[in-house]
Amino acid sequence: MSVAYMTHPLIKHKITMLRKETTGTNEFRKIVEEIAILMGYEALSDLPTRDVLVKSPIEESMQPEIDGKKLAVVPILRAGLGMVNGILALVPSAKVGHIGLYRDPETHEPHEYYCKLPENIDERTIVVVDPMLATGGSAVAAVDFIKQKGGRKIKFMSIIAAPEGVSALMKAHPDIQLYVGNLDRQLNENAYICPGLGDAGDRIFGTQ
Ligand SMILES: O=P(O)(O)OC[C@H]1O[C@H](OP(=O)(O)OP(=O)(O)O)[C@H](O)[C@@H]1O
Ligand SMILES: O=c1cc[nH]c(=O)[nH]1
Ligand SMILES: [Mg+2]
Repeated sequence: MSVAYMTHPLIKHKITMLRKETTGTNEFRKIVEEIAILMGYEALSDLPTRDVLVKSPIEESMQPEIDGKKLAVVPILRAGLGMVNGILALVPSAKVGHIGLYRDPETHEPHEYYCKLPENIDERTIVVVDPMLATGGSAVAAVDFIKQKGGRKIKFMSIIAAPEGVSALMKAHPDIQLYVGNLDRQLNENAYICPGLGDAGDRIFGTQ
């Protein structure tokens, strides 16, 4: 598995804004979307293109366009929803799948409650989005589901990751590409990322 750690100062600045406990729901949601655009720009740099005939006011020529019909964005509910519009801003024709997972508060094990993926998933580049990669349990389970349904070309984008989550995902799925906005220090005893930003789902949706 390849892991790309983001270095762009705009991404770092926006992640710092997310961390602040004074950042409210509305602002938090907007910044998550902005980071998804910036990370998506990087993660989609190898998207396949096809040549199409274009007539400019001067002449006709063959020019590249994104083979957008081949892209699927798959958020891990709930928090991953916050990143979807960022990817759609870059590739509006992408299809969107959903995987519903929540972590058991005691065991920290992921539990599935929903899975719906676009058709022809085996032919698509799939971008799985979830702002937080903590133990890696949710990410590993999500990629397991996608592979069971035939998905093969998988990219995973997380805004903040713990070293434990990166290791777990690399071990379980060495064939995927991982994009990380910032690698934080460690997990605490409740499997929250330190320093992290708290519970991303709660901060995006204003729940407790
Ligand atoms: O790497 P892990 O240890 O599995 O933790 C990461 C998961 O935890 C959070 O979801 P949560 O269970 O809080 O659900 P939510 O998005 O509905 O709040 C987060 O959005 C990830 O999906
Ligand atoms: O720190 C963490 C860990 C898991 N999920 C979150 O939303 N935050
Ligand atoms: Mg949550």
